[in-house]
Amino acid sequence: MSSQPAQPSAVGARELPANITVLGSGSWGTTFAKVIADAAVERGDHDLAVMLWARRDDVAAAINERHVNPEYLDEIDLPESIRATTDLKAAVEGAEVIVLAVPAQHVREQLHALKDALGEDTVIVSLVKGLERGTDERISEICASELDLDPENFAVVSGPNLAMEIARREPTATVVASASEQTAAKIAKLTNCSYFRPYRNTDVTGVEIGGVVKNVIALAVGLCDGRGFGDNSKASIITRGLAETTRLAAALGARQETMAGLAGLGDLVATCASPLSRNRTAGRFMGEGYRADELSSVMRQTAEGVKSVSAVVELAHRMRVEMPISEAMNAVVSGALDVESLATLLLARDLKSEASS
Ligand SMILES: NC(=O)c1ccc[n+]([C@@H]2O[C@H](COP(=O)([O-])OP(=O)(O)OC[C@H]3O[C@@H](n4cnc5c(N)ncnc54)[C@H](O)[C@@H]3O)[C@@H](O)[C@H]2O)c1
Ligand SMILES: O=P(O)(O)OC[C@H](O)CO
Repeated sequence: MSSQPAQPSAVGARELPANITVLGSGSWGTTFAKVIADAAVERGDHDLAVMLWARRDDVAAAINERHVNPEYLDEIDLPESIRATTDLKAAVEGAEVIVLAVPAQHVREQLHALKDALGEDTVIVSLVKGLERGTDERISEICASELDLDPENFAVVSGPNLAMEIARREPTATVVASASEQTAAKIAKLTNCSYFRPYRNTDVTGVEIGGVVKNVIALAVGLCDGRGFGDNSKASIITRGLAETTRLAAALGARQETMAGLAGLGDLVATCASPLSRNRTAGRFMGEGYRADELSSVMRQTAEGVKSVSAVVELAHRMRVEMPISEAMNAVVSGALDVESLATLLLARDLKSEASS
């Protein structure tokens, strides 16, 4: 037996990364930073630093000075180990893990701005549940095209994860998916704490598609609320919504069982059931008569389904997949269909066997 001390591993003496940056200090970005900070404390890691990039000076100042984010997470005390800055380059300098928590339509410009500061082995983690309009690309595809990122250095975290519930430490599970089992395991360990349980998966496409399309289906469920329809209508939309999500995911090469898991059915149920959901709320406002371009007057936060629905439908056309609920929602969002006509259109197609789709 050798008496030599164990050599540090290739990633250094630490098993897990110590420098994490979260881009976007909205509800989920701030909450996810808190999850990482709480997880570090629970495993006795007191050296881990979490940097939050904020767009606004007042948000960064509130996080640094008062350890709160009153704009997005009122009443929640943040760990003091979370620091914030509005300087993007400084935020990503030396980061081993960069977490994307900005709306999907702004991911590419963010990546473009940080490209030169990125380390060779930096892992990018997406929390984003949207498709880019114009290209119909998922965030993993944008990372590959914009950063030439090795897919093994990409992970997506998605599941029934309403930010406010997690910020209040209410228990939830999620999925961390990466083409690399090792990367998924690393991000799972980094985020695992007493109230947040990540499951690993290698089906990146399935996990991304589940998160994107559930937002569109939640708009439709919200419309039912706005029109005064009850639970039969909503359960029908949720169930048929899962069927069309699964068709699209399968056409893109994802695994069907991913859609039956936390990032598919789990997230769909949470979003469609919760009054906290911005997508369901956006749908309710539209059901009450607001146009999509009027939503910003009644809602401050991102409802990704409104922004992504046209890209979902374009992608479905390209893949020759039938998505009648998404089609109907796209027509409402674009103003081509009024909500009074929607009820019949949402579920109206040629009669067929349930098993055939
Ligand atoms: N809130 C949740 O419960 C939740 C849970 C899981 C996933 N998500 C997903 O996470 C992503 C972020 O959501 P969120 O809830 O944190 O959104 P949010 O609306 O609360 O915050 C968005 C953040 O992005 C920033 N931002 C807005 N426009 C920007 C731009 N042009 N450039 C750069 N930054 C910009 C805002 O300043 C803010 O910090 C979305 O894709 C959402 O679907 C949200
Ligand atoms: O508030 P929503 O509708 O953006 O949904 C938040 C999360 O995605 C739920 O998992």
